[in-house]
This record gives sequence, C-alpha cells and structure tokens, in this order.
Amino acid sequence: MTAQTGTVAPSHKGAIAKGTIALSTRGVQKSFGSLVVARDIDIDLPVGARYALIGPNGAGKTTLINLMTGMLVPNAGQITLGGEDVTAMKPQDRVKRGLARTFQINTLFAGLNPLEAVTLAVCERRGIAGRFWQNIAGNKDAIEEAYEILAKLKLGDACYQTTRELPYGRQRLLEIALALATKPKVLLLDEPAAGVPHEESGEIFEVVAGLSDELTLLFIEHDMHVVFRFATHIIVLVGGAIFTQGSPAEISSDPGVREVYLGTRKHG
Ligand SMILES: Nc1ncnc2c1ncn2[C@@H]1O[C@H](COP(=O)(O)OP(=O)(O)OP(=O)(O)O)[C@@H](O)[C@H]1O
Repeated sequence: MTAQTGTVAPSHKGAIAKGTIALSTRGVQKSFGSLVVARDIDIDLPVGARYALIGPNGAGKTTLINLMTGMLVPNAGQITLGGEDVTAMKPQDRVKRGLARTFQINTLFAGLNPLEAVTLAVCERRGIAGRFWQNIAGNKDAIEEAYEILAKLKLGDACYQTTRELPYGRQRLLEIALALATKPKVLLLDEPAAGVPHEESGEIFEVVAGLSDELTLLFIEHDMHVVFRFATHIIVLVGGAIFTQGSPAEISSDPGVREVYLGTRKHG
C-alpha cells in the first residue's frame, strides 16, 4: 500500500478537484508534558469526504478532533478550514465558519424533546435563542428547519418524545441533529455509535452516510465492520502519528495495520 499522508484519495467520489479541500492540517504537533499525542499530522479532508480515523486506544484520535475544533491548541503546525487559517481561532468562531462535531459521550438535555432541542440550536445559530422560551410559537421558521433536520436523521416520528425516553441509538442521532443545526460544512463525529448495541450502530452510520454529498465527514470508530462499510478512506493513527492511510481495501490488506491495530485493539 502506498502511504498517502497529506494527499487526497484520488478515487474518492470520482473527481475531487484540487482546491476543494474542506479542512486540512499541516505539521500539527501536540504534547501533554512529555507525552506526545500528535506528531507532525498532515491531513486533507476533501469536500464530501467520508473518512474514518482509526487507531488503538490512546492513539490520539480524540485529541486530533479537539485540535481541529480548537478545544486544544497545537504546539506547532497549522489548521485550515475552507482555505482559511483557523489555528488560533476559538472553537465558537470555527463553528460559525462551518465546523461542527459530536462527542464520544452523550451531551444532551434530557428534559427537552428533540424538536425543542434542535429548534433551540437553530435559534442559537440565528442569534435569536434569547427569545426562544418567551415566544416558542413565533419561531415557526426555526421549528420547520429543526423538523427537516430531524426527518433527515429519521427522528421525525420521535420529535415530541422526551429525550431521556428515546432509545440510546436515537439519542446519538439527536446529537448529530444538533450538530447539523449549526449548518456545518465539516462534521467531525467522535464515535457516534459508542454505547449503542452493535445491531443498531449500522443504522446510525447508514443515516450519516446518507447526509448531503457536500458535507465533509470524518468519524472515529472502533467497529471495523462499520469502518470498512462506510468509509471511503481510512487514516490510521498510532502513537500520535499517522501510521498510514488509504482506501478500505488497502488498509484491510496491510499486514502492518493488522499488527499494530487490528491485532491489538481492545474494542469491537
Ligand atoms: N488533557 C489531557 N492531559 C493529559 N493527557 C491527555 C489529555 N487528553 C488526552 N490525554 C492522553 O493523550 C493520549 C491520547 O488520548 P486520546 O483520547 O486522544 O486517544 P484516543 O485515540 O481518542 O483513544 P480512545 O480510542 O481510547 O478514545 C492518551 O494517552 C490520553 O491519556
């Protein structure tokens, strides 16, 4: 297999023209004390990507997403979003420029129903969240937009159910709905199916894979069946460095990957 660090998979969705990189990192480094968790990371996510980030526990996958979103500041290197250098930009400003993420752990308001929660997120994006509770009926447009997002995620029939009563798989889809309410161009999903029974995780990824072709997706996932089914390109991280990257066929037939990752993984 040819390692493709810093290059765009040529086979992805036909022609990905140069210059259509949605998010990229160059030479990104991060250490916690003496522990190096990101080593010289070069990644390009082309517009419309369905990329997976895999690696053993502690490889630095979540750290890399935190660096991309601005929750962590790199010690060196550069992160660009739509060609703009966002390395020093606060997370909320990156969200405004179209970068959204979900977390490994459920971060929902359990007492709201999905329609209320997503409408609130839409109002937040529109800068009208302050008046949400005073005039709920006055937010018709926002409610309609929220319903459309929920319907896309196959949550239309659950929109009036209290979040805490939703099956866990649907709660995880609601988290993605909340991220979509920010109208992202790039969506980073940190183990979107974590904690969901194995038979339901495929459903989550099916819904995610069906999102707009213009949305650029990078997801962390430990279940290799899901990774090989839904990713068009896989980046393997080991010890904070890119070990290799390539198509699912290249990664699955790479003996090195099997040794460092598949043979030693603790999940799945
Ligand atoms: N804020 C922090 N301070 C110190 N060490 C940290 C911090 N965050 C993460 N680490 C360490 O950095 C390394 C990478 O962690 P990270 O969570 O990015 O790995 P991961 O690949 O996402 O792992 P997993 O698959 O288990 O979620 C780990 O050794 C972790 O303990």
